[in-house]
Amino acid sequence: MSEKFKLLSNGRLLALPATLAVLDPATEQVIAEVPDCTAELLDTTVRAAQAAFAGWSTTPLPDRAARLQALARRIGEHADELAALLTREQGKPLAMARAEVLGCVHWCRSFAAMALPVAERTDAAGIRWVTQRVPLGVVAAIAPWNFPLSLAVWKLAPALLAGNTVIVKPSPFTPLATLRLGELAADLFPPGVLNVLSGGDALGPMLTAHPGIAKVAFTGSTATGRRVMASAAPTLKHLTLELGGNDAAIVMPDVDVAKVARRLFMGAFLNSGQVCIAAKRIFVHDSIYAAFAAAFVAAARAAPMGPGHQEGVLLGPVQNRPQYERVKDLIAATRDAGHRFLTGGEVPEGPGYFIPPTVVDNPPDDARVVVEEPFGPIVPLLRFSDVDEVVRRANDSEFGLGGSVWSADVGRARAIAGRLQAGTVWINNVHLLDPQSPFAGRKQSGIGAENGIEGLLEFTAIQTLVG
Ligand SMILES: NC(=O)c1ccc[n+]([C@@H]2O[C@H](COP(=O)([O-])OP(=O)(O)OC[C@H]3O[C@@H](n4cnc5c(N)ncnc54)[C@H](O)[C@@H]3O)[C@@H](O)[C@H]2O)c1
Ligand SMILES: O=S(=O)(O)c1ccc(CO)cc1
Repeated sequence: MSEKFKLLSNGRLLALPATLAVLDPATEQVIAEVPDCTAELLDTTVRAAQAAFAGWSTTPLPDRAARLQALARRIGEHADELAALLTREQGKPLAMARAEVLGCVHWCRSFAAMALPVAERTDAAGIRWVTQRVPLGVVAAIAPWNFPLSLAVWKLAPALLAGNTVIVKPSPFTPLATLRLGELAADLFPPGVLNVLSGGDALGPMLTAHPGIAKVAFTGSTATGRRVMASAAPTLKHLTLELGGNDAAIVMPDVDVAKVARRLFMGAFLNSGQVCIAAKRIFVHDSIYAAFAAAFVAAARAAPMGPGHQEGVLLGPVQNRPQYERVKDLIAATRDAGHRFLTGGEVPEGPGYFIPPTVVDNPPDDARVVVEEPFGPIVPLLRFSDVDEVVRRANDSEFGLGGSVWSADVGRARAIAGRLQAGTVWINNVHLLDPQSPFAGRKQSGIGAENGIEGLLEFTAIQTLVG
């Protein structure tokens, strides 16, 4: 019998007659049933969150911060349990699931230490002008399946601190750890302040179209982001969109080749490539291309793949069947186009959505594997010979999420980094994110920012008091 989970609505933990099955991507077996939220329950929950807004938005900020600190403690006390759930539903190795959970603790604590700015001045006529930040109302926090818990916490923590009430909607593929978070948080907030609703494909559109929602904080694909924006338009909802990416990594000729190849292997294949800021186009200088490719392929062949709970595993399965089919199709298209695999390219029979790390040897810039965001364990290595050329090619993408530059000459690397059309560019690093610094996509990678004071302010409106 699979385990049954409850959702959190208006302070109550509810099981519903209609449920959705959740699979373990390593086995394709059903591991749990979760409630399939109805339009009626969504409506009831939105109304409860609107009613709770009056009390929560006027609760002093230090008291709201204290509740967030309590949530951080509660998550930390249940870190092992939450990590085990994440591994079962998402597929990622247990150590990485644990890092995700501990990241949630850190994010809650960091937001709890932030304050909302107030600007005050008196003009020549003696009139006082005060500009303050006020909460918006009910926030819909919509998360994807790659980092289900952290990308929910990135939204709920700043939203709650700013005085909003929140409805979290996890992906139907990975609702378990988030529903458990709801259970753990149920007694920490007044009823209606924090709600967690699971449901099928209909729930997201119902939430973004609901007139009672003041803001949508969304992480997911660019295609869905466009639909979310359209659905928010009739009621002019505030919006943050964190969308897809196709990050370039630029490897200059003066690097320690073996070291950078190992780092970029994880940069590309962490979470089996299902990271929006994964290195997805690795540009390597012509003079070191052969040595880099050999070291990169050696790292790929040495990486243990298997179920996330198995000791020593570095690469888990792809998270769900549609994504597995998309990546397999991209591998087939890459082969059919005549591009060469340096390793991988063969997908074993299931059960489980396992795809060995696949490295493509210098395909042309218009190859699908270069242009599209694979969001799976396949990456192209691309030769370059000139800095202006590589900057142009790196920027030749509809996406603008992240990127990285690798060089022994940090000054030169920073100068190249500044020329990349991306929201975050790492120098001799990759994947480093911090709650104190904004994370924002450019071009088709998103609108607005998460994290940092900029991310916090996205959960507020500006109010100027005059006189
Ligand atoms: N920029 C970032 O911060 C970031 C982080 C992680 C993932 N991503 C992107 O997310 C994608 C993979 O995640 P995914 O497949 O879960 O994305 P997705 O867009 O399919 O789904 C994301 C969430 O939106 C919900 N949803 C789906 N259709 C909706 C609609 N019409 N209205 C409202 N909600 C809807 C889903 O149920 C899920 O909860 C990749 O493109 C990846 O790059 C971006
Ligand atoms: O790159 S993302 O997929 O947005 C992402 C989000 C969170 C974390 C940390 O848990 C890592 C990557």
